[in-house]
Amino acid sequence: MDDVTPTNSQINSEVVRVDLGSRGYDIVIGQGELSRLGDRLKSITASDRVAVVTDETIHALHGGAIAEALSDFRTHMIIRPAGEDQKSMAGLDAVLDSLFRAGFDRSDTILAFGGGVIGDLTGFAASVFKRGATFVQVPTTLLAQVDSSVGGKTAINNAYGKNLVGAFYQPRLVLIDTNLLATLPVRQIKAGYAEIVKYGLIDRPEFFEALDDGIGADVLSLEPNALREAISVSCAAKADVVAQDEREGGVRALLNLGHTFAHALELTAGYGGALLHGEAVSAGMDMAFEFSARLGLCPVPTAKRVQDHLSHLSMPIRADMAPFLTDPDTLLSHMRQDKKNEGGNITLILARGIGQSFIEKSASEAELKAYLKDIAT
Ligand SMILES: NC(=O)c1ccc[n+]([C@@H]2O[C@H](COP(=O)([O-])OP(=O)(O)OC[C@H]3O[C@@H](n4cnc5c(N)ncnc54)[C@H](O)[C@@H]3O)[C@@H](O)[C@H]2O)c1
Ligand SMILES: O=C(O)C(=O)C[C@@H](O)[C@H](O)[C@H](O)COP(=O)(O)O
Ligand SMILES: [Zn+2]
Repeated sequence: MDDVTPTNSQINSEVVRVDLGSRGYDIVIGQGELSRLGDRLKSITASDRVAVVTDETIHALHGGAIAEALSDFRTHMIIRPAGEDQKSMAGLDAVLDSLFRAGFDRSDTILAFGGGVIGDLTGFAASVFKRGATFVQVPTTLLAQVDSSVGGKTAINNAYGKNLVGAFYQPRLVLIDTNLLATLPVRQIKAGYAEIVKYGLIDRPEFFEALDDGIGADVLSLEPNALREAISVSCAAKADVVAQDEREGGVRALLNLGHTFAHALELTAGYGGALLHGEAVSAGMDMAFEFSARLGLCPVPTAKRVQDHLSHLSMPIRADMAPFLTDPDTLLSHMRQDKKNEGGNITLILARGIGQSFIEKSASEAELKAYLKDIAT
């Protein structure tokens, strides 16, 4: 059989810069890009030690490829079980413990090889390990390639909600190899698509139109051109917002479209896999548009169009969340813990139209409660 591994010169890489001055970094996107990881690492660090944090599923599928890519380095593998419940104190402790036992220094590299769970957990571990070690992201899910590997939000969950314990800690490099997505289950591809369409709904109406015109369906079937376009538009959109507002003092909150609802649904569902983050975000965006229309901020047909786009692609909408919408009071109390809130008011990202989202810093709790009651099952 012919060897189809691309040589370095065959890889057609694209680079998106996250412009954060001395903390700025490249997002490198390409098919087969993993084979260049070693060279790229050598350009950002003098250390030859790398701790690779991954999960059992990814290790079984792609452990050989990352080991080969890092063959010039002394590599220490930290392999965690898969799943959101790894974003916990226990998960953090396990990663830190392994780094200490292996004798890592903060000048060594801690590399997240996985989806958003591994990325958020590893990034947080890197931020606190000896007050901060070199951190690199090699995302392996669509969601991580279009969103979680970029921008430096790292966190674990606790009993009060999602991502409530964490830090802003930027990676030094994000390396995206779209070939890694070939093994990703359809449910996870759809979860990633939610964060892609989010950028269109926030402030890129032309991107939403293109997705709605068929690119969205192509992305879901991993058609290479559509996939690459969606990943690079998403990374560029996120890099632009992060460069303006790294620590979410303002405009970055828009990236949370649908997330106040989503995080409350996820906490209600528990972190055991019944509801994925991207599934909750898909339904949460439907709810944000539905609630905006209910308040008279957004035309009803526009909210319906968003819902139709999602339904047409078999993405979750509010109606699919019935099992998690039974208790409006508890959902509201989860929403009161959201990190965007200020002065006791609930902050929500609402929309006046597609690509016209905005930050509402004092959403009416009475209206929100009435909405949650009306949709309760
Ligand atoms: N930091 C941020 O900015 C940010 C942004 C969005 C989401 N998030 C967080 O990301 C998390 C969700 O991330 P996710 O959707 O990537 O989920 P995940 O990390 O749980 O990965 C999903 C599943 O896919 C498997 N998997 C990963 N790569 C694979 C591959 N190439 N082939 C086959 N299986 C593979 C994993 O083992 C896992 O079971 C949530 O915790 C969410 O809060 C963070
Ligand atoms: O990067 C951001 O900013 C985002 O809001 C991206 C979200 O998709 C992501 O889920 C993020 O982790 C949510 O952040 P949080 O601050 O609400 O925990
Ligand atoms: Zn998200």
